[in-house]
Amino acid sequence: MDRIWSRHIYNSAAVVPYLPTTGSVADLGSGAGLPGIVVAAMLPAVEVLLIEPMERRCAWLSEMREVLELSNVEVKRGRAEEFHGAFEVEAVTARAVASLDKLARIGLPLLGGEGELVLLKGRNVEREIPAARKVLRRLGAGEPTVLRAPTIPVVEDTVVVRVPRRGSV
Ligand SMILES: C[S@@+](CC[C@H](N)C(=O)[O-])C[C@H]1O[C@@H](n2cnc3c(N)ncnc32)[C@H](O)[C@@H]1O
Repeated sequence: MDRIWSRHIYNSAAVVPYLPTTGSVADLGSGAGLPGIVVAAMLPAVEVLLIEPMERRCAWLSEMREVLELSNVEVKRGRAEEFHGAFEVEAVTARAVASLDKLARIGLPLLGGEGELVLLKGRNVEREIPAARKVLRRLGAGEPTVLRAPTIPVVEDTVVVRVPRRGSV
């Protein structure tokens, strides 16, 4: 149980300070609900769209929505790219889903103009930046910022990468 809290739940909570407190957020590849369910519980005024292609995982996410009484959660079954053009959100989160260049390709088109990707990544994310930069330039996005994000004092920091939808001209 301790590891579930420190490795997964507190780790997921590290994105919350970088998210809007109203509007909507899409969590790509939510899986068991990380970080999406944690975000929804911590930001009750934000509509959280959990995007997940696998049926069994979507059933779990819908069950968690009911059990935890998270009326601000909507489960969307499908791959992120299937929702391009269907809606726009203020921020996109993802954890353990894909490399930075792929996350940029599938996540940026879901953002409105001032939105940003707020990604939980591993310590080696700097290595993914050169490949991602080409995609970011092509899509008109801004420079990625890599942050060491604290969670709570006894739990190790984690890495959050922020990418603004629009680059400066
Ligand atoms: C390794 S799991 C991580 C789950 C969760 N985010 C976590 O941190 O525990 C990756 C998830 O991404 C989903 N996935 C893979 N490609 C995707 C895509 N193109 N769009 C949305 N979800 C995707 C998979 O179905 C899987 O549930």
